[in-house]
Amino acid sequence: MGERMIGVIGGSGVYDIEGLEGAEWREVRSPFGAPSDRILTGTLSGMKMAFLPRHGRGHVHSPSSVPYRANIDALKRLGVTDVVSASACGSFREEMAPGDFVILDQYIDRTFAREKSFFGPGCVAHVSIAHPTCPRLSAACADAAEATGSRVHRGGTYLAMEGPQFSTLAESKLYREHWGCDVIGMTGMPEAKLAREAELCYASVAMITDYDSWHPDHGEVDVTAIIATLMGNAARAKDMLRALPDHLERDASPCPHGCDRALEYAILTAPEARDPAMLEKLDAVAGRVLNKAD
Ligand SMILES: CSC[C@H]1O[C@H](OP(=O)(O)O)[C@H](O)[C@@H]1O
Ligand SMILES: Nc1ncnc2[nH]cnc12
Repeated sequence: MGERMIGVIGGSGVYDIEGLEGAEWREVRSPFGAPSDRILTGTLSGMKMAFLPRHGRGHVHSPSSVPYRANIDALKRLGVTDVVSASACGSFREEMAPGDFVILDQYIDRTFAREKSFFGPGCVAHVSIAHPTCPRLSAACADAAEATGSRVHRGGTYLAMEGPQFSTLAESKLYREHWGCDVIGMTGMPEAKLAREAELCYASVAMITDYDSWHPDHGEVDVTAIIATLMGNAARAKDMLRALPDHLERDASPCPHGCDRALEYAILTAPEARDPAMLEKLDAVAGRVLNKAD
């Protein structure tokens, strides 16, 4: 059994984590392109961590230009077993207020201008994402966030929009009243899909900054107000990360939900029909299954 290593993808407002022992910003190369930034590795509260700011330090990537595949591939290459994603989001529910954390368990993916799979011509695979997040890792995040003073909602549906503009009022009402969504953001997909393809446990901590545009008492989404809330959320996200190792086993035992075996029966392309160049790119993401004797 290997050692657990937590990969943290920090969203808007979360560009580093303090207190890592042996901290080092490392350049990790990926066949899927350059990741958003270097990756900060070290040990936090006794557990190995690898932190990657999703938009890069200085916030250089828009939600559409984030290199989602390179980011997940690079974390996998470093030996990450579990990915915790932190994201700012708007709320569709009165009771899910700015400052609250929602531990997501469902998504509706409305993004359209992003690469969504590691697989394709020459190596076709279909993984299940009926349950896109890992219940074990999600529960640990919820417990750690509560233990460090955040108000937590366990479960919620995230509408992933392309952005970068916020929603129209009609869209906001559609997602809230008819599609049953709880929160909205611009980066949760395809990140969650790619983590599943890479056989990584994935949990998403959606940190509410605003009520999107549906709320009659709050009006339009205002980025200045968002940033003010974001700062407090980011500080509590870092508190949660410091507490997280207390809620997880050090050893990376097999995931009871099968996240670490998602590719077991997913690859459809016959071994003799697989494209060698494609297989080379998939060495980290799918090496476990591709290197098995057939
Ligand atoms: C700062 S408001 C819009 C921006 O914030 C969120 O980013 P992230 O999910 O990386 O925290 C949202 O998805 C938008 O990209
Ligand atoms: N209302 C909102 N819509 C989309 N992304 C967001 N990120 C933070 N607030 C958001």
